[in-house]
Amino acid sequence: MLPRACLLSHCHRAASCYIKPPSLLLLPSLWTPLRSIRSETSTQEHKDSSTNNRMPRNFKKGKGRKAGWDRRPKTDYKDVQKDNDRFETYYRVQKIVPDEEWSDFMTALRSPLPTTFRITGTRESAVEVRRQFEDHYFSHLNTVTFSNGESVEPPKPIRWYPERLAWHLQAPRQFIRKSKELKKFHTFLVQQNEQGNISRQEAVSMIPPFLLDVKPHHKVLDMCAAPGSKTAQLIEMIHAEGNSMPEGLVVANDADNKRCYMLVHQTKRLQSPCFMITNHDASIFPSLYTTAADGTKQRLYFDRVLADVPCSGDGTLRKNVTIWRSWNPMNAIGLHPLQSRILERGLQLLAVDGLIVYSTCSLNPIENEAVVAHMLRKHKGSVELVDVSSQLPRLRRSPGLKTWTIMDRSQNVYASPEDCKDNSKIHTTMFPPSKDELEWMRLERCCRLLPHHQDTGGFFVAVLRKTAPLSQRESKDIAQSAEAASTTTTTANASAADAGDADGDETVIRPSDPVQRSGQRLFNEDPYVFLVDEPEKKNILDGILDFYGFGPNFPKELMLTRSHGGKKRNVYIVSPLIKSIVANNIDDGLRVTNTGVRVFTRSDSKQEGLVFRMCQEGIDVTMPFMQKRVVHATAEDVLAILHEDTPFIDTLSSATEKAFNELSEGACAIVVEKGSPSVEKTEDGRGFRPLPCTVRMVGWRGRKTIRCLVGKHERLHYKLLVGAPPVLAEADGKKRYDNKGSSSSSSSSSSAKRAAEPEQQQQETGGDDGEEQPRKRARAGDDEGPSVWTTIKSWFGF
Ligand SMILES: C[S@@+](CC[C@H](N)C(=O)[O-])C[C@H]1O[C@@H](n2cnc3c(N)ncnc32)[C@H](O)[C@@H]1O
Repeated sequence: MLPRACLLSHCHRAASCYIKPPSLLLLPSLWTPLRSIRSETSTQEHKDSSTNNRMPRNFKKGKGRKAGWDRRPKTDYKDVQKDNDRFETYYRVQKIVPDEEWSDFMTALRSPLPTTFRITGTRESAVEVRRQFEDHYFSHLNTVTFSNGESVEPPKPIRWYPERLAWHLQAPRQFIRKSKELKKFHTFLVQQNEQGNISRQEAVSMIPPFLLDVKPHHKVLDMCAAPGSKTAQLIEMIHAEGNSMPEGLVVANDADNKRCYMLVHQTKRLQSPCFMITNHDASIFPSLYTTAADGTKQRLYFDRVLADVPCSGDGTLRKNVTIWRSWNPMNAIGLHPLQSRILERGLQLLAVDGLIVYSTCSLNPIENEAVVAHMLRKHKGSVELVDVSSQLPRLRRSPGLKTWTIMDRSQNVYASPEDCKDNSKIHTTMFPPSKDELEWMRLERCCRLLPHHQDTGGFFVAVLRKTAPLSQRESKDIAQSAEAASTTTTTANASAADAGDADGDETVIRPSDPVQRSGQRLFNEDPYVFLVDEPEKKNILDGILDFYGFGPNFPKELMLTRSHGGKKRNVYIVSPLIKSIVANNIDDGLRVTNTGVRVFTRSDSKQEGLVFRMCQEGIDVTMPFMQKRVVHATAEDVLAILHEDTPFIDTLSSATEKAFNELSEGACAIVVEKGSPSVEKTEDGRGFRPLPCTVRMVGWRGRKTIRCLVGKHERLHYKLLVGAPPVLAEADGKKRYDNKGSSSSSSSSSSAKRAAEPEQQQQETGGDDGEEQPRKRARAGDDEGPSVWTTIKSWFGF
């Protein structure tokens, strides 16, 4: 061990270590992630039926302000001295930045992080939302100059992100409050976040899903997924081809039960039947089984695995300024063993030829190259680093380090593995590879993202391919080392690891192992019951199948509820693969926090056949199978229904009116097909732009009216898709939009009256107010028409 005197600087300002002792790090229920956004405190839960889940009672849903856009950092930037001599000494020694770039690097770290966001949703819809934003909003924004001469450029697309679907605003949150124009933009961001059109995400955090190269048939595991920004990208990728039930799946896992509910919230708008949230320690994530076509039980291996592991997070210094105070090299040293075990488990769960992305928001080689090198060494011949230099070509990155220096809190240097005996926290696996090893490891294929290169946070990412099964010997080693870890720490971590897999080449960990059950008291989810397995509930199934005309192709065996017996309130649907996982693993203790999309919910109507109504979140899955109760409408009819809430049927276009008149009362699907005219005029003003994607929404046909059964945020989203540009509320709050996205000053009194009626009454009476005269609307551009349409026209400038 070398004394600290050999180093560049020797300031020893006390730094508070914010890593829990290793024994606690291993116990999921006690682990407070270093990179956590916010941990919920209450263990009380209530049911959120729309997401098939229980949510912690104090969980903040939906609101952009609460969901992160407007959350002020707990510590004000001004209060924190952005200096840490240990940090500078350490990273100068590591040479993560060339000397000539050092001052740029430090300047970037000391400046606040810009605002970045991603336009979310499946590709077709995201591209349309982006077009609307660009045409109607971004293009009108100007550079803002403050009184002190500083200026902020309008938002710009992130140059390396495909299809201009991610954006960058130079102004950090504090700046936004300084200008009226920026406040307005902030309001826009909050509103769009609420509507699910955008998601705030650090630019560098968007990289790992891209490098995973996910295809719709892939089985994907996100090992440490909460709060879920990368999970959302992964789900979008398996649905990229527009299929509502692709062959693949995404399993998003997190060890923290409460953070699993963040995942529920984050992925809510995507509503994928191929998605499951689990709650396990990733380093002992259970081996999963499915049923093969021949009926035999088989082990599930994932095609893609994301190991975005817990880390010391010093790449987030620009955002989490308190790290300036607490940073010290032991943070990384404490995390290296857990990170290695998570990566190793990921490799075990990966199919041969599959890819695993290992990423951290730490700059530290002990958490990065050392973990990767450890796995390459241990599984030589089975794992290789992938060259990703041709992917995301406009993304600037630094190659992985080939050597690094191990240092403790007092800046003593550990020069060789023999020095480990001086400090039990330093492991031999942390040391850089030998010359020979460097030849074949190709550590330069790792990527480090430096803050001053693209005005981002710091980040590390490496892509590994499994080229052959991990050998039997190595699997045993894993089990033994996991067992050793469990005995050297107070937790019984991974003691259940069992190297005796039938295949003989992978470690099997069962969800029912005693270790996995240790946190069970925190896990109390409702059961998953498939309707076809409950003969006494056959009437529910038959009623639904008959009312909506589901043909023989409809996969009724995939429908489930969340209770045994009793009155079922909601019916969900999952993909065949998810069903197979539920069926084969739940009884063995797999902790599924959430899965399935709600497709039907119990209606209050007493009328025969109306007991279960369709739900908007499941319409993309159910509608293609429906042979009854589908109405094809025009975009302007759909806009009127979304806006007016319960328009009279006779105010809609003649064809739509006819279609509704042929329908009995009850829930129905209203569809406008891709390619049909939207409500937005073409540039030459002669026609209407074609709809970029099919829009489907759930309505309720009353006696004389149509009621829109779409949530308030989704309404604004669908309005955008049918061609109505985004409407921005005033930042000063004077002009507010009501639940239906309509200006409170302009919503018609009849609609307000109807909206105030209870659903039951509206369903039974159709919500009609007794008007007898036909109320035909004029086509957009015509001068005559009822008041609602006139209002819509004036809003959108037709
Ligand atoms: C860096 S964050 C993940 C961020 C996430 N991938 C995203 O993009 O939103 C690390 C996460 O790992 C979780 N975590 C910590 N220890 C874990 C373990 N042993 N197994 C699984 N998850 C763990 C934390 O709860 C935290 O949510």
